[in-house]
This record gives sequence, structure tokens and C-alpha cells, in this order.
Amino acid sequence: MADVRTQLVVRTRGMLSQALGATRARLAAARSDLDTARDRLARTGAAAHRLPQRVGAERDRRLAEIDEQYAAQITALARRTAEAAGEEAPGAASTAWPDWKPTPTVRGEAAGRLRLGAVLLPGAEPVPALVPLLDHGHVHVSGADRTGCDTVVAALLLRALGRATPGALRLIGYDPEHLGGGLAGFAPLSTAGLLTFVGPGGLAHLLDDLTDQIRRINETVLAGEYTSLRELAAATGRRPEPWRVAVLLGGDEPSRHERSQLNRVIRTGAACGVHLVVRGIELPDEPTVERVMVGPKVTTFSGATSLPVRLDPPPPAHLVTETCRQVATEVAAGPPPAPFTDLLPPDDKLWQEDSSTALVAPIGDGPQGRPVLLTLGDYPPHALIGGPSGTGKTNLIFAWIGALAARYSPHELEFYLLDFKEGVSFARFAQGRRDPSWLPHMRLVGINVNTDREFGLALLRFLAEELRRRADAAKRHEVTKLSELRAVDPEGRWPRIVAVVDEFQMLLAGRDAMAREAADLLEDLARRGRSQGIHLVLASQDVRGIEALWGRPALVAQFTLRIALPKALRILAERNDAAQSLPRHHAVVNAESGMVEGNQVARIPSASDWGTWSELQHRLWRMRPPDAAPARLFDGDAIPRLVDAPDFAALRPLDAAGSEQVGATRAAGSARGPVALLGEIIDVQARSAGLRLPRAPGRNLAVLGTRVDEACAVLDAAARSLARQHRPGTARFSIACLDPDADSSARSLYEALDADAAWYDEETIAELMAETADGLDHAAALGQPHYLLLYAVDAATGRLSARVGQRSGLDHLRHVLHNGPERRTHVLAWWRGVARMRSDLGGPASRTDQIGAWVALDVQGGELTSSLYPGNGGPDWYPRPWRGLFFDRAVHRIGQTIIPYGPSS
Ligand SMILES: Nc1ncnc2c1ncn2[C@@H]1O[C@H](COP(=O)(O)OP(=O)(O)OP(=O)(O)O)[C@@H](O)[C@H]1O
Repeated sequence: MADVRTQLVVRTRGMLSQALGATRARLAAARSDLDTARDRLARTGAAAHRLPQRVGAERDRRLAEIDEQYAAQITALARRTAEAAGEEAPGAASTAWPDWKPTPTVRGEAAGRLRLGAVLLPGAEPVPALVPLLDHGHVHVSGADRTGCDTVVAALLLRALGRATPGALRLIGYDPEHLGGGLAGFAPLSTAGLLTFVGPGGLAHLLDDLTDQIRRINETVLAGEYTSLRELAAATGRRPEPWRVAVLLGGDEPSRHERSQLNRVIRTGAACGVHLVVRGIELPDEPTVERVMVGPKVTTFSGATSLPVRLDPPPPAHLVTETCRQVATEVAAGPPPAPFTDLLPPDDKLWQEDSSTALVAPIGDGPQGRPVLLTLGDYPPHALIGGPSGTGKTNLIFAWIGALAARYSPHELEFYLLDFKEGVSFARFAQGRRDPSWLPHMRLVGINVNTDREFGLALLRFLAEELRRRADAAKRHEVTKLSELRAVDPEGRWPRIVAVVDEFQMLLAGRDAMAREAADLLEDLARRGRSQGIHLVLASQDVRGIEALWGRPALVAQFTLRIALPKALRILAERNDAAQSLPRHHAVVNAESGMVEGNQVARIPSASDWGTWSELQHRLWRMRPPDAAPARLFDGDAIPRLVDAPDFAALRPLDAAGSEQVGATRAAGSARGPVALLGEIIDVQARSAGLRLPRAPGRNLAVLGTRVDEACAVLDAAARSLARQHRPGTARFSIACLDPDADSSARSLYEALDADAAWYDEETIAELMAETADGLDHAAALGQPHYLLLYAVDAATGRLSARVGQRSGLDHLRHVLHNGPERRTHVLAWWRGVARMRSDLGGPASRTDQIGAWVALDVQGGELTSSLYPGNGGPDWYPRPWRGLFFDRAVHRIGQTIIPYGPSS
């Protein structure tokens, strides 16, 4: 049992010992686990202790990174915004005041926004704070800080002014509380009408006016074609209407009417350039209203209320007044001229137009920037240009001629130009000494025509002849007008002719035969020229010119194209006063005989200054056809020279029978015999007046008057031209000079004629007369022509009265005058008065048949009566310097005005 027990105990003990061992092992393992766990705990604890520091550092790094990025982004954003602001508000719209100057918009450029200050962004450069005004909307300024508000208004207005070309911005001030004091700095603008003030109580009127302007601009300027002036300006490059900025500074609460007008302007004004800058009057919340709230420290804009704005300092007072003064001065000086090149076609289109049906060319641009065209054709056929002196008629003529000459070749168009007033500007169309170019279309230029109405008449006669030629050609081809003639005769040369006469009233001055003929010719040309391509352009600076025409309604009616320069009177129809309010360098063009409906206003480019014109002329001159000849230049102030006269150059020695076939035959009919050239005829061609000296009674010349130089010039030209028709030794020239003042001229002739000439004076003249008279009876006299050139012959009357034998010297003179011409002996004598001549011829009542021709200098027409001139009362002749009246009873019906040739050497 004990064994059992023992065994049991042993087993139990064993079991216990095993259990103990196991337990110990487990304990040890547990302890080891515990240590491991403790160890991990300790490590975990240590790690856990280190983690927050790392996370914090990481967070700080990330935050710093974000800050950096944010700052960089803000800086970049601010920079980009500033750049964009620079573009949005260029030049005067944003430049700081110390460097500020006006920078007006150019050709259709947008006015942009206007800077008032800077937006303050923490950590970044300030960004310009801009408000839109011109072409955008309206600005409402509020806040208790009156100085700040004044700064905003002044800055806005000055910047807006600086973005507008002078005159393109008008201010209307309504300042009932301070009576304009709020806009005092801008006062100089009022001198040019660019700033007007409306008194207290005038708000309704002001707003009514603005709404009227808006309606007018919508109806007539935008006319459904554009939605805003801004759009029109961008499309055309022109701004036909100024910006109108009404500055409303406080006042009573607006009435209902005022309120509704205000609302209308706010809604519709910006498209028409009508804007409001308002303080002290509430405005409705409209998208077009930008609000500027000026606070004591910061200012905010309605566009970005959360961003504070620091206002710029106010513009310096002197900058405001000086700018306004300058703008006013420029406006008073008038708009800048438009470039002449605007009127010209592109280079590859020069001379490309066809004039068959009409001549069409621009003369300037209209209010919308479109060209205003002038047409000359069947309708309208002729033009009247009017404007007081200095308003630009000459310039307009240059511009028109330039625009036409650039489009039509000389084959299509010819000009004839006559300027009755003094001045040489048209001379440049002809070849000059300084400038060899000429306008290839120009056929005739008459300058300084002044009192030489004969030249105007000659032009009209020439045109009448051309009209006849064209009408005949049309008849031959069985057509009626130029366009048809050109179609059936394509090879013919039928250019349209434009004849321009400046100060044309001079042509019609006086009530004499010349004025009557001029008016008749004008009327005929005006009536029939229309269909034959002959167009008249008449210009006049004063009403008298027009009134000269007014007496002839049929004539005036043909001039359906009217061009009125500023302040022109009576060019347009009676009730059409559009020219009275024209700005400088503008013209009313009206193709409806001046009726209001036909008015078109054009801005005329500057075309008359030498540089501008000569560039075009040189270009066209280089393009001229190879056979082009320069225009004939008639200068009323110039003295022609015999050696330059084509008729003189054409003279040749005569054959034995005394006939020759030279151009001068044209000048004096077809009679045979030598011709004495006396001077230049006032005519379209530079022809000479010639006196034929055939063997026929009366073929003598008397030069009458006291002017020594002119008398000498006539005798000199006569003798030199006669000498050219005789070979040396075949004609005699006896020169007797009895006036010491004529001596040098007579001697120079004597020397030029060399061996053919003999010299006589007071002592020897009686001898000359006696010898010549006696010689007439000898057969030898028949063979050789003998010309007696007697200078101041009346000075020898005393000597010649003395009898030598049967006869006195005067008897001999009369005998020579009577019988000489048939024996080739001609007297060309200068008497210093008609009475003196008559006395030498035999007394006051003596006949003058032996004086077949005369040149009157300073002798009144009334003295040239009885047998000297047909009819009663003598010719219409009023003496004038360096002009003579030539009458040859063998060929003339009326006297012919001549210009003596100047000294030959
Ligand atoms: N459209 C223009 N643009 C710029 N300048 C102009 C223009 N028209 C005229 N002028 C200038 O004005 C001045 C007077 O012009 P212009 O000689 O053409 O006048 P006018 O009417 O012919 O005068 P007058 O009859 O006294 O000769 C000139 O100096 C001319 O250059």
C-alpha cells in the first residue's frame, strides 16, 4: 500500500517536479517575453517620443514650401496683373504724375482704363487700381473724405483728357454747391469750348441735352451699322464724335424727370461716348456704373470690394492747368491736317482710271472716315468753289488736281489753270528753273493774271474752239456726247478737260465788251461743255464773284457741284448755312446745287506745300509719255523776251519778192511782205503780235505815249524782227533818236544792226527826211527796203518845221508816210502823244490814213478817236504798265493787247 502510496507520492512528486520544471520554464519564457516586451516598449516609447519632433519639422517644411509657392504665385500674379494693367491703361491712363504727359489714342486705339491708385496685396508689389470710363461706363464716387473724392475726380478727368486727342473730349460741369470750384483746374478748357458749366437748376437741361446727343449719334452716326462709337473707331480708325463727360458734383435730389434721364444716360450713354462722373447723387446699380468708395484710410472699388486700394496723390495743380491750356491752344489752332497721301490711289493703281463717263476723285474724308468724292461728268458738269481769303481754296484746288492727276493719265485728262490773283503757287505745275518737272496733264498755267482779262478771254475762246472741234467730231460720228465719241473713236485723243479759274470774278469785272464776251463764252461752255467733256471749275473768295454770275441764272444753274469752305457766302443754296459752322480745313461738298440734302462735310488734306506736292508731281512726271511737252506758263508779272518767242525763231530771210512762209503769217493775216513783231499777244499760245509791211499805202507804225522803255521795246522788237528777214546788206535801217532817255536802247539796236543801220539825231534828222523823201522818186528805192525808226520824233518838230527850200522837214516826213510804204519805205515812229502826232501830220483835224497801225501805251482810249479807230469814242483801253494796245486797221476789228518784249540783251 505504502508502495502504492509511495509510488503515488513519487509519481506525484515526479509530476509535481515536472510541473514545476515546466512552470519554471514557462516562467523563464514569460520573463524573457516580458523583457522583450519591455525592451520593445522602451524602444517604442523612445520612438514615440521622437515622432512629434519629426512630424513638426516636416509640417514646418511643407508650410514654408507652401508659403514660398504662395508668395511666388502672388508675386507672379501681381506682376502679370501689373503688366495687364499697363496694357489696359497705357501712357497717360496710368503714368505716375511726375512723368505724366498726354498720350492721345491713335487711329482707332481703345482709350483703356484709368488708374486711380494701387491695390494693396500683402507681401506683393501693389497692383494698379484701374476704373473703366471712356467707352465703358460711368464712375460714381462716394465717401466722407472730400479731398479724397476730389482727388479721384481730378485724376480721372486728367487721365481721360490725356488719352483723347485735343478736342476729342468735352467736359460738362454741374457743381451747384461750389459753382465750378470742383473743376477749377480745368477752366482753361473753356476757352476752346471744351468745358462748359451748367448752373444750379440746370441739371435737367444738361441731361436732356445728353440724351439728345445719344439719340442723334445712334440715329445718324452709328446708323444701325455699328453698335458703339468704340466699334466704329476700331473699324474705321476715326472717331467722328468727341467723348462727352458730364461731371455732376452734388446738388438737390434729382426730380423724377431728371432721374429717368439720368437712368437713360447710364444705360445708353457709353456706346455713344457719353459718360458720367458723379459725386453726391445716387446712381442705380447698373453694370455700367463703377463705384469708388473713398474711405479715410482705404478706398474700395465696386469691382473688388475686398481689396483695399491706396489712392495716388492728386495730380499737381500746375499739371492740370498746363495740360488744359495746351489742349485748348491746340484746339483753337484747329485740327491737324489729314495726310495728302490719303487722296492718292496705291502705286500700282496710278493712271488706271478711265474718264469716258466721268472724273471721280476723293477730296477728303467725311465724318465717318469714308472718302468724300467729287465727280465731274454729265452730272454734275461744273463746280463753283467759294471761301474767304485764307480758308483753303488754293489748297483744295491742289488736293483735287492731285487726286485726279494720280488716277487719270494725261490721255484721259488735261488741265487749264488760271489764277487772277497775285501769287505764283500754281507756277510749279509748269517747268521751272529750279525744278525741271511739270505736271504732265497741265496744258496751260496762267499766274498773276491780275488785270489781264484778255488772257482769261483767250482761254475761254480756246475752250470754245475745242468745244466746236469736239461737237463737230461727235456730229461726224453721229453721236452726241464724249463717252459715245470715245466709244466710236477709240483711237482718238479725247481727254476730259478741266479748266480752273481762281478769282474768276475778275474776268467778269466791268461792263465792257470784254466782260460781255467772257460771260457769253462762259455760258456757252457751261451749257454745252457738259456733254463734250469740258468742265469748268470757278473759284472765288468773295460774294462779288458769285454775284457776277448771279445775274445769269442759266449760267449759274450749270454749276451744280458746289464746294463751300468755312464761312463761304452764297455758294450753297440760300437757306443752307452749313459752311458757317465748318471747322478749319473742312469743306461742304454739295452736288445738288447747294440744297441742304446734298451737304457732305469733308476734311481736306494739306496739299499745297511744296514738299508734299512735288513728291507726287515728280512721280507723275517720271511716268509722262515720251512726247509730253511742258505746260505753257503765262506769268502776268513776267516780261517776255523776243529771243524766246517761237514766232521770232521762225522768221527767215525773205525771197526777192518779199514773201516768206513762216509762222508769223498767222499773227498778221496772209498778206505778203515782212512782218514786224511788236510784242507778245495775251493768248493761250505764246504768239507774237505782228505788223505786216507789204508795199501798200499806210503801212507805217506809230507808237503813242510817254513811256520811254515800252516805246523803245516796241521799236526794238520791230526792227530786230525785220532785220531777221533781210540778208545783210539788203535792207536799210535809219535810226533817229531825239530823246536822251531812249539813247541807250536806240544805240544798242544800232549796234546790233551793224552795217545796215545809220544813226541820226536832232541835227541830222531833217537831212534824213529830205533825203528819204527825195529818194522815193528814184527807181533804186523800189529795190531795197528802208525802215525809218524814229524815237520821240515829236521832239524834232521844231527842227523839222524849218523850211529848206520849198519844203519843211515835216513836209518830207508826211511825204514819206504817204508815199513810202508803196516803195518799201516804212516809218516806225514813236510820238509821245496823240496830239503831237496829229500836229506833225498836219494839225488836229488832219487825216491819219498814213498811220495804218499803232500801239498805244499810256494813252487813254478816248484819245484814239476819229480816223484812228473804227466807231465813235475810241477803244476800251485803260493804260497799264508794260502793256500796249495794238491796232492794225488792215486786219483788226478791235485793238489787241500786247506785252512788249523786254530788252534783248
Ligand atoms: N486742308 C488744309 N490743311 C492744312 N493746311 C491748309 C489746308 N488748307 C489750307 N491750308 C493752309 O492755309 C493757308 C491758306 O490756304 P490757301 O492759300 O489755300 O487759302 P486761299 O483760300 O486760297 O487763300 P487766298 O484766297 O487768300 O489765296 C495756307 O498756308 C495753306 O497751306
